[in-house]
Amino acid sequence: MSVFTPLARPELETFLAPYGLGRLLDFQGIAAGSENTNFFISLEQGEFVLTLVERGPVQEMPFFIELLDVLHNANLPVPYALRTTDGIALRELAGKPALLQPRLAGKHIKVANAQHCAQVGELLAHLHLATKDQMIKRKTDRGLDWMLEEGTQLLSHLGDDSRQLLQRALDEIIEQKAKILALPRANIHADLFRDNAMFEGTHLTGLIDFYNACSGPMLYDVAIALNDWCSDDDGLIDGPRARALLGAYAALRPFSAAEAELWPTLLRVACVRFWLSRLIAAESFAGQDVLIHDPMEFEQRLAQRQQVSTPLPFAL
Ligand SMILES: Nc1ncnc2c1ncn2[C@@H]1O[C@H](COP(=O)(O)OP(=O)(O)OP(=O)(O)O)[C@@H](O)[C@H]1O
Ligand SMILES: N[C@@H](CCO)C(=O)O
Repeated sequence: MSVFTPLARPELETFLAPYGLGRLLDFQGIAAGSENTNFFISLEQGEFVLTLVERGPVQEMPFFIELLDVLHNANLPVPYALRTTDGIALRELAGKPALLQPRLAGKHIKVANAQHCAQVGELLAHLHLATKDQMIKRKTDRGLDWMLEEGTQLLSHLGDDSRQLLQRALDEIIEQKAKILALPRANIHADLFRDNAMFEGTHLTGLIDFYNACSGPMLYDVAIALNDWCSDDDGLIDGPRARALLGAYAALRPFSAAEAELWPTLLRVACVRFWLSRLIAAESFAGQDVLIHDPMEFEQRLAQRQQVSTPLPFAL
């Protein structure tokens, strides 16, 4: 399980006291998740999630706190950093940046249908609309330059077919980089997979895990979400689910001509991003009790996205 930093009750009690939310009733490490340490925390005044941030620079934490405040104030269903009675949001526990957030209702779904996908498209559009005119700048640490650098290093670890597939994708990134960076931008979640959304029945109750959020092309966020929510077991795009997600998104934020043109490229770039991060995680956590997602899943999706038959809905 992915509790990188175990905690004992006394240190938790000391940490939680300044929030003024009552006594600690119970706490439990969360096995799901592959990047940060999370605990469910029961206090007298409610249910919370404590996150110890294990990855990325500490100086980036104010960005996440500010972004979640903006989204929460725009009435979007997201967690946000609770303040201590002295007004402090970002704290430290066991040497790691630590945040206490409300626990959102709902569960992750494993099998998505068109109704789920439409709600994801709608919420993603709301997230972009809430930030595009007042974007908070943050350069992702897993952007195009990262893909080119890490991808080039990993080429020699791959078999012939995989290496050719990756090389072709890296060449495309070099060719299209300027155009991709010129696409319309906002704050993007950048990791909107099924395990970062909560549902009660078919109702979307929240988005979590904004630790990959950044400023970037909105279309890239759509491509990341679609690759997870709308892929079948063979990695092919499922037409009805994809049209539901894209249609609901475009009803709120219509796509531009430049976005329609770059859509197949962005779907491939979004595959490269997660193929590489999963390959790196599989190598660095091999043999450890850490959740590792299968890199092959994104290699297969990248192979399937060489031809894209689900165009972006775009009215001339
Ligand atoms: N605010 C919240 N409300 C309810 N559950 C939460 C909340 N935050 C986290 N969780 C639970 O903790 C799990 C792990 O959280 P999260 O996805 O943030 O971890 P992570 O290590 O960053 O994961 P990932 O592998 O997606 O990067 C989630 O799948 C969810 O079940
Ligand atoms: N959602 C990512 C893990 C966290 O970034 C993946 O499935 O590889």
